[in-house]
Amino acid sequence: MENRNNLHIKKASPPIVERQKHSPSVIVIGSGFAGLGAARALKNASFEVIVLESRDRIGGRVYTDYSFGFPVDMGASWLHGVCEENPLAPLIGRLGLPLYRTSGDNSVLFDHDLESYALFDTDGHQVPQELVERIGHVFENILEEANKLRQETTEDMSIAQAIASVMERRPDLRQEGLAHKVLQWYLCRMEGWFASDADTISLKHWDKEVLLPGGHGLMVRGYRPVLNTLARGLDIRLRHRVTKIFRGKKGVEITVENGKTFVVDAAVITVPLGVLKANSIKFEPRLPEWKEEAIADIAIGTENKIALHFDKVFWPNVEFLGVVSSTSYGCSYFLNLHKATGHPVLVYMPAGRLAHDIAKMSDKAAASFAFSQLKEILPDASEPIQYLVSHWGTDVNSLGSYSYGAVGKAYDLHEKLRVPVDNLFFAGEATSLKYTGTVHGAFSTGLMAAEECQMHLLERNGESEGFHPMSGGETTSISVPLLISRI
Ligand SMILES: Cc1cc2nc3c(=O)[nH]c(=O)nc-3n(C[C@H](O)[C@H](O)[C@H](O)COP(=O)(O)OP(=O)(O)OC[C@H]3O[C@@H](n4cnc5c(N)ncnc54)[C@H](O)[C@@H]3O)c2cc1C
Repeated sequence: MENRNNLHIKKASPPIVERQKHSPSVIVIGSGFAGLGAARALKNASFEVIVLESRDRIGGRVYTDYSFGFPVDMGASWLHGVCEENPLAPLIGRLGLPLYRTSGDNSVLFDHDLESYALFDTDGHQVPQELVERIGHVFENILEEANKLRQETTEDMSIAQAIASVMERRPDLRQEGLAHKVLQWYLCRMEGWFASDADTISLKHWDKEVLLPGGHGLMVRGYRPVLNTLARGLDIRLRHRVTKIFRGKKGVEITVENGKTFVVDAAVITVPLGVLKANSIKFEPRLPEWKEEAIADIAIGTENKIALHFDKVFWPNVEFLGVVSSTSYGCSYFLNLHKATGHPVLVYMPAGRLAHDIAKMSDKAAASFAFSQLKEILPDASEPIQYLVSHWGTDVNSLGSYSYGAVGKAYDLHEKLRVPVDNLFFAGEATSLKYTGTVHGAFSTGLMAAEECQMHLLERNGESEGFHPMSGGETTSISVPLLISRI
């Protein structure tokens, strides 16, 4: 409607549902695994659900690209914890999706088995496998020593500081020459897990994440089929960027970029931590101080992927190719997708400062940089025929890859981020205390938020006897064994 001064007066749209006793209405913001998990569960419980998604696609930090003519995951690609306890296992099993297990070890450090690495010095010489394995064990020893240090001190410190102190105490663990470079490579891999540099990762919290058994498995056909199944039948509005969330007497009023407003009983907010940190969504009234603190104090790191597609395979038949260097910043690694999928693709994965520096480049320059790293170790490498570059750190829809514990900050911040505020429920990887930074973590927080939301609304309407715990709704009701290749 337009008034005489030519001002656009936006009228709130009517409530998305007529308020009936048995059909409370909920908006889920974000269509990543947390959002889809929550929306599915609420729909199964007969709630009226709309998902508002800012991008023109679903999935968030899970994105399977098909432009090479086959699936390549440019966000998450592993299922961490290849086991029945994984909340995604029933769905993946039911869809018959194959998993390629890269490691049977559950540790965060070794999502690939040591024998599946081929590391090279920058002069193109392959590091002897015996040295790779020996230094792998030295690195584990260093972390055990760092653990002792943590038990002795109340003050937190960074992993980098802890390693420096361990080296002071235990000079026998120090390495020289090539061995030192291999050690830096392990540190680089650890930094990749947290998507941040060792001088920012908290010693107190780095291993607080719960690791499900069964090791780490690559989704051979990509994560997309799982997303499609979760999204089936849901009312998902793409290109709906939420800008304002108002809590008032009528319920929750949610405004999107084009000015349209939705009025509902409750909202499940699953936007990434980076988006919350950027204050691009205005909350009225403001979120409580403890919630704002959690948003400010949980850290978010950046990891990107540069996928290089070649016309033929010219690299060794291993799962991981690595470049060792005298600093972890100078090290790098490539995931060999050929081993798992049969397609001639190497995926370069920079994290932390290196990822930030590469993000300043054009896609072409970033792909050339990745290729130059490969050329250092394999001088006869042929030029890629296609490439893909992700931008998780700079994309306004993510502003980071996944969260981690910053030095000196409390670990329960993740829980504080999750705790509801009145009729606002929070989900997403950063709200997961147990499985931070993972797909299954995001998914399970979505289910949890849906359950709490359902309970809250039914209690409010005096119908709580109608509450049935969802425990994953239809997604977890059928158990089919996972299809696992290797190990
Ligand atoms: C490069 C990379 C590799 C990874 N590898 C793995 C892996 O191998 N295994 C693993 O388990 N995990 C991995 N992760 C982490 C995993 O991808 C995430 O933890 C998980 O996907 C997060 O899901 P989510 O639902 O919490 O958030 P998201 O998937 O980010 O979903 C949030 C949604 O909100 C939308 N949104 C943002 N702002 C707004 C707004 N204002 N209005 C409406 N919608 C909005 C976004 O577009 C997005 O769709 C990786 C992540 C990255 C980036």
